Amino acid sequence: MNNLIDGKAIAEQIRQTIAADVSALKAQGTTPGLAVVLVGEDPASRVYVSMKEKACAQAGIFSDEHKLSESTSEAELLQLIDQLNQDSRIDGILVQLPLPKQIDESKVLEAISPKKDVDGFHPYNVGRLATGNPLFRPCTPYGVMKMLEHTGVDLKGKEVVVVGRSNIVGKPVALMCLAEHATVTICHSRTQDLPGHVARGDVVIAAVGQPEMIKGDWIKPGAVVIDVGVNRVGEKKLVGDVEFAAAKERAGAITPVPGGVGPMTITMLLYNTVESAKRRVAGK
Ligand SMILES: Nc1nc2c(c(=O)[nH]1)N[C@@H](CN(C=O)c1ccc(C(=O)N[C@@H](CCC(=O)O)C(=O)O)cc1)CN2
Repeated sequence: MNNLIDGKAIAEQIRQTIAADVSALKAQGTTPGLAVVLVGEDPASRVYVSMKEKACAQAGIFSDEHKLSESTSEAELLQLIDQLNQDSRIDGILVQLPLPKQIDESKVLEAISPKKDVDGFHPYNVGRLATGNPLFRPCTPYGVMKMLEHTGVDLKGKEVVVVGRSNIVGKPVALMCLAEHATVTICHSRTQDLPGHVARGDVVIAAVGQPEMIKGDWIKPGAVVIDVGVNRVGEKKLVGDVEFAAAKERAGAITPVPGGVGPMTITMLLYNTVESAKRRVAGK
């Protein structure tokens, strides 16, 4: 049964539109610019940042890379952000998370101009999303919504069960599903009867960061399963938060890991950067 949702293919389709938008902006004399800031040596973060740089190059977006040492102080990072906020070549600023422990993440995210906050993590953008008037939507949840749209899933009146309540994925994806008129349940580590909640989901969105924690036999037959987890098991293997092989037998449609939500995250970052550049051109 081919019930796989191919994130790579959907991402590629959207990236072609983005590249066309970039060409049109360049023809008007504007090159979209993204500043990518990495602090420290976290191996996964280094991989994600180099993927972002490569994706920018392929789309024709100017990427301004800042790789800072593990011992960078909060004041130094805030000073760089201030400089990037004022740099007219830069439409988007991305600070790769997590940050080293001497740096207060909230202070850093709040220092980014909301107009350049292509990650959508600034409280201003969180508030705009919560009040139904988004400026920038966080990339992973936005990617999840685009995948559902491309798969033809209409969320109106559906039971959506989100497992995970992070600021990066769980909470924003729940708000986005609510905006599409779904009935949304957010589950977390203290939820009682998690299997019972998951079993009610017409759509299950897993974002807990625990390898294969959501068992295949919890899934309602025919449900759509979106697995946001990217968990490294052993040296090379990547698995999601859902027990994939068993869940695939019951799901109507399911995302793989890798090749599911992951490629959409970077695609939506490019998308947000280009939207920001369009606003710059329009003087907004
Ligand atoms: N400032 C941010 N930091 C982090 C974010 C974010 O959106 N903004 N999200 C994650 C990591 N992340 C992007 O930064 C990210 C995670 C996964 C992928 C991806 O394409 N995964 C592939 C597998 C890649 C691999 O081999 O490791 C897949 O799932 O197919 C892209 C981006 C935390 N930090």
